[in-house]
Amino acid sequence: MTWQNQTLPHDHPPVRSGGVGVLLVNLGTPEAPDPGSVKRYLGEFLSDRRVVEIPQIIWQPILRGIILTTRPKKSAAAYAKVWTEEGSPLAVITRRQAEAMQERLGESVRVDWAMRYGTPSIPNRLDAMMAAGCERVLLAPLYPQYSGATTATVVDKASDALKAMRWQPSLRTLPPYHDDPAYIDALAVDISRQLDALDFAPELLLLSFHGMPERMLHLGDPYHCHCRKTARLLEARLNRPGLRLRTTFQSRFGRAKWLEPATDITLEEEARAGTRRIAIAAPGFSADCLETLEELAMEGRQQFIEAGGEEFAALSCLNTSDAGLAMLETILRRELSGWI
Ligand SMILES: C=CC1=C(C)c2cc3[nH]c(cc4nc(cc5[nH]c(cc1n2)c(C)c5CCC(=O)O)C(CCC(=O)O)=C4C)c(C)c3C=C
Ligand SMILES: [Fe+2]
Ligand SMILES: [Fe+2]
Repeated sequence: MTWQNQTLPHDHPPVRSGGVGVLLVNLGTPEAPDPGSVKRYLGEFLSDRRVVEIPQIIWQPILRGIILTTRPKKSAAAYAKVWTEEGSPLAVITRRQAEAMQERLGESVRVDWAMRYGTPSIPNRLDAMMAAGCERVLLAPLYPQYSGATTATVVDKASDALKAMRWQPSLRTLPPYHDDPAYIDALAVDISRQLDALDFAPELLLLSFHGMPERMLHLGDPYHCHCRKTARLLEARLNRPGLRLRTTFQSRFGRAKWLEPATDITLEEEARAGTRRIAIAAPGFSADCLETLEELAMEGRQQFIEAGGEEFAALSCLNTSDAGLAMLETILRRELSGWI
């Protein structure tokens, strides 16, 4: 009998196996495309002090009294347009990415996924990982560009869960990968493949990143710089001299000044200025979601065509493309080095 399976003289927790876990995390999404579910989701998301940096005493009455009484109905209608039989695209794609990483990384690692807001929650999946014997966890926020409003909130949430644990796992976090050659290459390969398959030749490729209040940039958030660097490296790597590229920021929310130029305004301005054929990619999103499938592919198309544009194509995110999965495997393996 080894020391490990002797009967212990006290109530002993199960001995863990020293396993390694990888937790892929994305933003979060409602449970269903109905106003009640969207209200619950937005209530949690928009109460995060890192997302809306207005003192809570001022913000909560605005959020509860105005935003959560009006926006959920409109947002639910938008979600309904992109919802699939398996659920919200963001959740479905993130789950598939986790399944594919489990396949690629093999049995020595347990791969799981979570949503920062809503379900499956980070504490719930960390508990499940630990119950399954993971003593080491790589926390992987799937945001290529770092922001306090996205990446940092994932680490906050995991840290809160760890605070309540007597026996914590060791934690590593995936660094931002906005300028990683593996990421830039994956984007270039996947975007080129999609451009080559179009039945028209775009004059302009718009790279649309999610926006944020400009104030966050002035307070030192690197997100804007990371987006610009991704765009610059991607343009060089794409190397399509006949194609003009522009970077824009989408999804303006609230009254504050957001990063510019805005995607919707640019689409209209370009059409009015005579651009007829356009393609749009969203390199900052690891998975297609409401912001790409509805705001860009549906609303964006309408804005461009109504302003005089003729051909419009919204390209897919990396999702579970070969290039995207190979890139994820590369950056995860690098961070797992010494653990597996
Ligand atoms: C990719 C990076 C993202 C940043 C940066 C970001 C910042 C940010 N977002 C809001 C407000 C909303 N965002 C919403 C949806 C949404 N946002 C991201 C990513 C980033 N957000 C994703 C992937 C999604 C899609 C979720 C999905 O379910 O598909 C929404 C909800 C939708 C709506 O009602 O329009 C809001 C609201 C703020 C204020 C912010 C500030 C830094
Ligand atoms: Fe957002
Ligand atoms: Fe949006």
